[in-house]
Amino acid sequence: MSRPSSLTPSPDVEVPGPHPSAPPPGTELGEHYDGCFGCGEELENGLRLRTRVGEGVSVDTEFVVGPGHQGAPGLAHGGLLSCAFDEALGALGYLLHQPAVTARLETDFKRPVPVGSTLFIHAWCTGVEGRKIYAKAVGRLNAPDGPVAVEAASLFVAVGFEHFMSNGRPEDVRRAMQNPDVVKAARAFEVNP
Ligand SMILES: CCCCC/C=C\C/C=C\C/C=C\C/C=C\CCCC(=O)SCCNC(=O)CCNC(=O)[C@H](O)C(C)(C)COP(=O)(O)OP(=O)(O)OC[C@H]1O[C@@H](n2cnc3c(N)ncnc32)[C@H](O)[C@@H]1OP(=O)(O)O
Repeated sequence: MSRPSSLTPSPDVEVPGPHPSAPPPGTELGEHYDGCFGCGEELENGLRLRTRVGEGVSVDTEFVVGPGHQGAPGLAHGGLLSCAFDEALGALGYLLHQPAVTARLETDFKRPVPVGSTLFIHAWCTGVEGRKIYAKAVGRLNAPDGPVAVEAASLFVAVGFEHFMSNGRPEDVRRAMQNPDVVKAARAFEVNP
């Protein structure tokens, strides 16, 4: 089936503000699931990304690039950089109080990202049209105002919590739902897991 490929919403699209119960700017979001490759705090060689709420519907995510993240010697793997952006962009769903999944993700690699550097990712929502959530992100090297290394644009599609419950491998879903932090993440969206 062919799909529209644009990652830019219509010009007259609504750019939403944060949901009234969204956490305030400066809040650290923490992991949304301990098995998440992007944010799981204890996951060996996971990206262990840390995300803070920004102004409006935006977040700031830090990716400390380690030796386990290499593609070429001493350089970050592009797919893992895309993963970091997916995670940062996905976290915007917290501020909209809307579970959503990545439908399209486009990443532009502008500069190499060496091991030992920190990528400062700023992601923001550019519009919501029905279930479609558009967002962009920029990643800067070693400082929030450092040189731009990576840019990304994405389309997330809003889903109900049952998307995760019915599509995930049952044993992982069962285990996740025994974790109070996951239940808390689900409740943060005001849904009944
Ligand atoms: C139980 C334990 C749970 C633990 C989790 C706890 C909390 C979780 C909650 C939040 C997580 C918080 C932070 C998240 C941080 C990072 C997350 C990383 C995110 C991911 O890593 S997530 C994995 C990768 N992701 C997928 O696994 C998606 C697979 N996929 C599908 O599941 C379907 O494909 C879906 C649902 C996308 C759509 O399916 P669907 O049937 O519901 O809807 P439909 O197809 O009608 O699309 C509706 C409108 O979107 C347009 N549209 C759709 N796809 C498009 C495309 N590719 N390009 C352009 N437009 C597209 C259509 O054209 C239509 O547009 P229009 O309305 O204008 O007609």
